[in-house]
Amino acid sequence: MSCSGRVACVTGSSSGIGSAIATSLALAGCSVALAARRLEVLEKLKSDLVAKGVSPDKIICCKTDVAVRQSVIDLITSAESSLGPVDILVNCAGVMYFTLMKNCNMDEWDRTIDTNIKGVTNGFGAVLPGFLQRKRGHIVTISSDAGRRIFPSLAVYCASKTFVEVLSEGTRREVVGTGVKITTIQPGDVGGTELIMKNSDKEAADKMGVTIGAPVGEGFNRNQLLDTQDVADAVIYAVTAPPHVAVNEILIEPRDQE
Ligand SMILES: NC(=O)C1=CN([C@@H]2O[C@H](COP(=O)(O)OP(=O)(O)OC[C@H]3O[C@@H](n4cnc5c(N)ncnc54)[C@H](OP(=O)(O)O)[C@@H]3O)[C@@H](O)[C@H]2O)C=CC1
Ligand SMILES: CC(=O)[C@H](N)C(=O)O
Repeated sequence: MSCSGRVACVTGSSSGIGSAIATSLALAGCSVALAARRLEVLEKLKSDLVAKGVSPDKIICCKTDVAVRQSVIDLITSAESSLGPVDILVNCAGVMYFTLMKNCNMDEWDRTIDTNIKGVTNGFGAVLPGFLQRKRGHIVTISSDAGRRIFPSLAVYCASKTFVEVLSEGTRREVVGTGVKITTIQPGDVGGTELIMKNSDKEAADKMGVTIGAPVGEGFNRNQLLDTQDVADAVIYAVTAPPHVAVNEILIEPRDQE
């Protein structure tokens, strides 16, 4: 199933994995709504895509806070009025904080729940009615291998990714037969992203051997890290599968990750 002529919305496209996914979808022929809170970074990505030959009419930039339900509804409304009915929603926006439960960094717990859980339910709620009415549509959520197993110092994050796995599979089973597809992508460590830069629990960071302020994967060797493009390729595989094929989940880890 080609990307050409389809409309995609990608949350978290100002950075890391979301930026790579939005780029791959646009280069494959989708019209793309770029969504995140940092509008100026989205505008820069749009210019980069235009420089690569993508028509400016096929990309819009939407300042979006996924934690706010109305903001996600506004994203879908803007995408549909500028680009046409949305075919693909990629829920990629997310945060991750290494933190020990005993240190009670409750603001970080709240941000994780608001972004990784409510941000995804807000996405589902914004597109599902239209998808069901049109009998087509694909929700792809960037979960994590942390949605399948529990990592130390990441209790709240792992819980949030387990939530999106259960939400996705529960929804998938409900919508079987409607034409709507639901996929989770479960990456292991992906290098060079901003995901852990804002960590503040030094005790947890030290325990995990992570430097506060550094991108994911500092000090890892080549076979211990995925590239953002590897995850984007998995998304393209899922959304271009033939109509009768459902790619329900993809676990993708670096070769040498334990
Ligand atoms: N890097 C990794 O090793 C892995 C990452 N993942 C998952 O991939 C996803 C992307 O992470 P990654 O690219 O690494 O991290 P980055 O920190 O580089 O990107 C996170 C993105 O999420 C956006 N974002 C954060 N909060 C909000 C919000 N409230 N509303 C809208 N956008 C928001 C940020 O944009 P802005 O600040 O402009 O709003 C940014 O574009 C996350 O869901 C993460 O859990 C999964 C497995 C491995
Ligand atoms: C649990 C992990 O560290 C995973 N690589 C992720 O960033 O989600």
